[in-house]
Amino acid sequence: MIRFFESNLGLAFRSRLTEHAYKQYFKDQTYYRVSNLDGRLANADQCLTEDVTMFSQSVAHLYSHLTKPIFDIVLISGTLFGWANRRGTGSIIYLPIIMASAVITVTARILKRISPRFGHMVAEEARLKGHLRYLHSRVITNSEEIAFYGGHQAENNQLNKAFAALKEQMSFIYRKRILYIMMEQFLMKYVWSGTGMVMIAIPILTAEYTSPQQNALLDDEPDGGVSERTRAFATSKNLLYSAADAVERLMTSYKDITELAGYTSRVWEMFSVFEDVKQGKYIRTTVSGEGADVGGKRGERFDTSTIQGVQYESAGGIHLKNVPIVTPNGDVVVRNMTAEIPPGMHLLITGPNGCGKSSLFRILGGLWPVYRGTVERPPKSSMYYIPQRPYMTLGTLRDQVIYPDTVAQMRRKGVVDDELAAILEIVHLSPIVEREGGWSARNDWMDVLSGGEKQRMGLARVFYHRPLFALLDECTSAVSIDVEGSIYQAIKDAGITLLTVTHRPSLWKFHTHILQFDGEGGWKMEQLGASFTQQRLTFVEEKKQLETQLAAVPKLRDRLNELCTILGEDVTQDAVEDMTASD
Ligand SMILES: Nc1ncnc2c1ncn2[C@@H]1O[C@H](COP(=O)(O)OP(=O)(O)OP(=O)(O)O)[C@@H](O)[C@H]1O
Repeated sequence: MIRFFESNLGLAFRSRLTEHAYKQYFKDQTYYRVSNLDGRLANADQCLTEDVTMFSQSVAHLYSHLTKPIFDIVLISGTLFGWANRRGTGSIIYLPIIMASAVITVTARILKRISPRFGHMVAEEARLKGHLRYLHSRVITNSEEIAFYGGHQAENNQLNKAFAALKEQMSFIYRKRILYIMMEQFLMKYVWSGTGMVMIAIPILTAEYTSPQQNALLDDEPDGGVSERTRAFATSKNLLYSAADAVERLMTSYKDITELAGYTSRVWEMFSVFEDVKQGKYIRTTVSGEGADVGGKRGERFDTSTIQGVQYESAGGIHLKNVPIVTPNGDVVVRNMTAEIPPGMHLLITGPNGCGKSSLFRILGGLWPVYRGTVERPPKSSMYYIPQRPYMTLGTLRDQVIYPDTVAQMRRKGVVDDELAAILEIVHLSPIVEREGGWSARNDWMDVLSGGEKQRMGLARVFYHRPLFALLDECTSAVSIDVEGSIYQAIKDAGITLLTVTHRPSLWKFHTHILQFDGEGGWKMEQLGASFTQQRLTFVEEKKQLETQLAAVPKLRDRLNELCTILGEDVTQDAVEDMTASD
């Protein structure tokens, strides 16, 4: 019973704590900041490690709990049989042994019959736990994408559903266990001890008996004080056993208390990280300290201890004033940016890798803090971001198109499946409805859809949500150029303003302006007219040609060396200089 109440109390406490933690975790994209900006708890959910630990603990527990009783049984049975044989009182000694064996066998049969299928139930519990951890790891891995999509509510709902199922299963097991434990304890405590009494009584009742009157005639103390000493010995022995038991309990409680302190510090750390993140304090464990040389290209550091920037929402466009782009590590990516992007200004964003293109979107999406300056932007519902890495949620095919909306929200907006079909038509994905078994088909869409299909599904979401601005971050790299072009045109026709990060010149024609980062902390923004586009295309063509020629240089050098060796001549001085320059 005590075990049952302990378990139930533990479950209830854990449920409350976990629910509270979930609420904190999903507040204002905290899950993104905790797993990406703050390194302290990023590795909290190591599913495999935990499973292996649990398994090892269970095996160790069983080992220590089975070996001693088995050893005791073997030893005691051996002693009893040996004793019976020596004394030759077989029938009297064997009777209790036969009784004990019979009672144990009957008890085992009863327990087996009334025992619920614990193995099956525990396996189901393990499956539900695994599913919950899987959902957690998905959130951790895709936290940036989810944060950009604003999918925290959808993910929270899924986690809560998985958690509720696990909680229900655990409560079910505990409910079943209470009846079983009651019966088990009744049989073992009362039936077994009752049988024990009978077993002890048999030799006493059947032994040769001398009456007290006969003994009184022999002496004043016929047993020479043996009974008094035996009583004192038995009392002291029982007291000593009880004291030893109490001290042992105290000592094991001390161990439990120190363990609890360890768990408490983990939970406390989790909540203090949530609190710090709420106040904009991030600690990145990979950074060695303020002003550390991180080997960055720009090498400039920003004091991230205070957030002085202002950001607010307005119905108009996007306006950045004196805003630096600073990574959570404090590296300055862009020193100072001022730009105005009204609706209808289709902006192409280019620059070398790591120059801050996606980081600009992180600032606009509210994922990274604005350390200085002012950011004015439309409400989050008016900006929809499609990340480089497509993210598919768990759920139906319909859920993929409307993400992060739920079906209830979709119905409230008055959208029906036919309209979703029309959207899939635009992104050239219509066949998948039939292929996957309809709108309500469930799958792990991350695995089921190809790279290009996932990217097109991401673009389909733009047509469902119809935002004012679509922030497209190299999200068409696996889509063919003609399909990509038709989708871009459709987005523009729908009155959505494009903010595109891309390296593909084929997309230039859909944009009116270009924002170019130089990778050294600088930037420039200009109009992208027809002549400008033409000129850039010529440059791109020339760049490609030069790259092809340069790539051939090592081969030419090898061939030249080969020819010199055949002819027994030296490489001419001019050629050496040319080769050195090319290196
Ligand atoms: N979560 C993060 N924490 C710390 N630094 C980051 C984080 N995310 C990005 N950075 C750094 O910020 C800089 C700019 O990254 P960003 O993703 O904006 O590059 P990008 O221009 O989009 O590059 P690409 O073309 O390769 O996608 C990089 O140096 C990167 O290492």
